[in-house]
Amino acid sequence: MRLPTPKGRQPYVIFLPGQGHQVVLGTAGTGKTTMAMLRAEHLAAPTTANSGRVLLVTYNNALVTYLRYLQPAAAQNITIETYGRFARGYLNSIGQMPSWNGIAQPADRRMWVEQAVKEVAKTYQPGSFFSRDTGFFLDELEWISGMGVASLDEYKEVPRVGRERGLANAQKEAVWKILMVYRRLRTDAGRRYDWYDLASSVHAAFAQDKRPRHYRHVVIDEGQDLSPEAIRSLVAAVDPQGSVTFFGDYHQMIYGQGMSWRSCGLKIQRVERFADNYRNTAEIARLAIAMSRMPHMAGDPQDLVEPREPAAAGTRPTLVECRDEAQEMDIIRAQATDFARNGTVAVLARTWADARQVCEGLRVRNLQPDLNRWDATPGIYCGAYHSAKGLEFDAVLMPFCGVAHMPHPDTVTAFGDDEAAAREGRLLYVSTTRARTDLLLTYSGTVTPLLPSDDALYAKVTP
Ligand SMILES: Nc1ncnc2c1ncn2[C@@H]1O[C@H](COP(=O)(O)OP(=O)(O)OP(=O)(O)O)[C@@H](O)[C@H]1O
Repeated sequence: MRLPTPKGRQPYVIFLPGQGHQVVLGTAGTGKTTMAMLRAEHLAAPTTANSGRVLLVTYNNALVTYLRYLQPAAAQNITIETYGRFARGYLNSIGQMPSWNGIAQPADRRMWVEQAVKEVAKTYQPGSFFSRDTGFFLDELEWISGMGVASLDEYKEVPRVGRERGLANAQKEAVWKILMVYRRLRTDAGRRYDWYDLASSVHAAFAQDKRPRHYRHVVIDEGQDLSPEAIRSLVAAVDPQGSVTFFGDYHQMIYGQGMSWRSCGLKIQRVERFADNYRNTAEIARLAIAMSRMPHMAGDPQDLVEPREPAAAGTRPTLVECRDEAQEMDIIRAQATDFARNGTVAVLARTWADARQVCEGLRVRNLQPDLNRWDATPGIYCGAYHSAKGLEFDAVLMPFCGVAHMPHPDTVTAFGDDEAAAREGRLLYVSTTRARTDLLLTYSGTVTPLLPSDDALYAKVTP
């Protein structure tokens, strides 16, 4: 049995009526993925009232692979896939996806946005706005698409959650022009969509699509990373007599910044909240709780659940101060080899390049999008923080927790100190909470300010 027996209010959520929409918020390790899988199984079971075909959808491929591994053998009528795959498949089924090449890939998108910024800048007096990092413009365009903002007037009106300083109207006008030029460049190159505006097309297409729906129910895991427009499109995708169940944790939002399920117009009866952590030992959870209370992690209290400390005791997270990065890598490699004798261990770094460098010479399973089988036997997984979302391992090893790597300099350049701390703090939170029993962090130089400074949280080691 890969899924535990539900406890407390978990059965209540799993067996909620299969009609109407539900929102379930829970902090890390509270069983959202477990409940999502069991709810999908329940809604698909022929013995359930109003049962029918279920789409269990999430953001990234590695989690899809993990969900498939968790799926009970007897469960039928459940499709598990990423939102991107669902969206592409639907548009293809109605003849609106010319080919895989119809979607602009990130490198092309960046290139066209850079070009668009330059083109629009020429029509203005020289100013610092247009010299902002491309990451800022990419992010703003992603937000516009994710919110389903369809006009400049609407863009000026819609409030933005979480941005420290909003943009002035004149700046929004400039961004809107950049968006228009970007779309023109993209269309000229034969790309009808990018991964962010796919959802609006899906939403619009379903509004016109009068055929019976393929899915009666949708269950969303890691919903905080889906844009409001993606969620709206999923609501439009289900049978009107069916249901959408949204599971999410806004402390773990690492994609689609500044958006909330509340902006997508879901009509729900109540929000269920879960705070009991079943994954981490008390010591790891204590660190996670301290992280969640740091000022840069503050957010809308309506979206956040305060975590509660679990009872299972273990050892404190180890924080190793190293001489240099070479020593960090030596320690991580030795520890990974050691932990992998008896359990699963993940080496997680801020970037893929860092993760690969540290794992050089180790036999690893990469948390890549093409990971097609979940292996729960002892061994080493390797990935970037992002790729570990929703997963769990007996031990997590995190190199490069020094200030030179966290927050990542590119994020600081694109968004400034405060917003970079918020974004990178959530990434660090996602990564640390993947550890069931052992967590080891290394740094050289100065430790990142995104980790709590309370010494009592760590076993500190200087090799
Ligand atoms: N009722 C339960 N009894 C025992 N263990 C449980 C229970 N519910 C969940 N768990 C275990 O807790 C761990 C975390 O569960 P799960 O991955 O579903 O949490 P989550 O809320 O999705 O976490 P995250 O948001 O951090 O990814 C898993 O190992 C799961 O098997």
